[in-house]
Amino acid sequence: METTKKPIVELRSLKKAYGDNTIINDFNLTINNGEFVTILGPSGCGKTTVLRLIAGFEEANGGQIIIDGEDVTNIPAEQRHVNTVFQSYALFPHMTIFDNVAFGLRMQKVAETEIKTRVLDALRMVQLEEMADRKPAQLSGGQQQRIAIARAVVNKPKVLLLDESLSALDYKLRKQMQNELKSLQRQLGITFIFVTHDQEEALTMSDRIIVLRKGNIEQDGSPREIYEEPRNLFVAKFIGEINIFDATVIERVDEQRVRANVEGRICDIYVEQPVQPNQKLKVLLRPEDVLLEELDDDEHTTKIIGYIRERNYKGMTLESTVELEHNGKMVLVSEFFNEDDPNIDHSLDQRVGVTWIEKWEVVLNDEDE
Ligand SMILES: Nc1ncnc2c1ncn2[C@@H]1O[C@H](COP(=O)(O)OP(=O)(O)OP(=O)(O)O)[C@@H](O)[C@H]1O
Repeated sequence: METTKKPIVELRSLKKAYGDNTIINDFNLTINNGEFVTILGPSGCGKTTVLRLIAGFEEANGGQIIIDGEDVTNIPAEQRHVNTVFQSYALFPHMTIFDNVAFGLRMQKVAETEIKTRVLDALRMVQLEEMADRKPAQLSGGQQQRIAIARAVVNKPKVLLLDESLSALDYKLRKQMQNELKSLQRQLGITFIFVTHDQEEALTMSDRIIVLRKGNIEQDGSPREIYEEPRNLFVAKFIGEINIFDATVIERVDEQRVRANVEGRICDIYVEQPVQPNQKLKVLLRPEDVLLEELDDDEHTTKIIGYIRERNYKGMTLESTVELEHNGKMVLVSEFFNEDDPNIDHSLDQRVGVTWIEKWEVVLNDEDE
């Protein structure tokens, strides 16, 4: 579904502290209608706190929460048009699936005929209509998860909050649910705010990822931006595998390129920001952007030199660990597996040249931790 750029959740200068422990301070975030937004960050960074503030389970110590244009900062949870799916999705064990999903509507005294239609619609959406008469214990973990979502969606919330909702599932089911949740979200057009510490899950599911560290937004962007253009070393290291080469500026060659000493070799790197001679830089390279090249033994090259120490065949790719001659640093390399490629014959301990796909390096200042 097309996302209209209308803000649905606005957090303005939000503050939350537990005693002396400030979790977020001057926190600003706007989420647009229909977006699938993931809040991603390490344990304890404040993800759940942000979600609970939006839901109204926690009171803010300052700032404002606007939902669909209405200031709900001081409005109780049940009057906000949001619903939460928790990590433990706590279905009532003694009730049928139908009654579990109908529960909220019955509390609101919705007419039984309307309840029936809405519950069956919600169950159809998660493809579990035929389970209506069963008890939760008769469903698999994944099915219970879908019921929890049906139960949230039946209230027609404007925003659905999901807190680590897939973390209890096994790997295969989790993958399947990631796809299902994403297509469900598209189909419903409801804004999803998803919290996880799993970066792969965030990359797979989201339109937009908010990377949090200690209550601060380190980066806010599409999965691709976050992965390909991390703004700092924290984001780079938190999302996926990354190699970090140390570099020292020699001189600027032209508007784009800088000549630098990178891990003991002189080469040109693409640097957008202004730099000074002798300035220290970090050159970031994803394993799939690193290339290994054949070397003649006596070749004097500008390439960084390394030794292949490990090779693992992973089906689609061949993963290598290369030890740099210069300082023993280990570099991860991921190449597409192509039987006809002569480079595939690199044997263990072979001396190779380490380069990368031109312009794919991300260069940060040394202090951008
Ligand atoms: N009720 C509470 N009282 C005191 N401190 C709390 C309370 N709830 C959370 N905290 C603290 O607030 C900080 C942020 O917690 P929060 O649950 O938001 O983190 P999180 O990013 O969701 O972490 P996780 O991934 O481990 O769930 C933590 O340091 C936590 O100990």
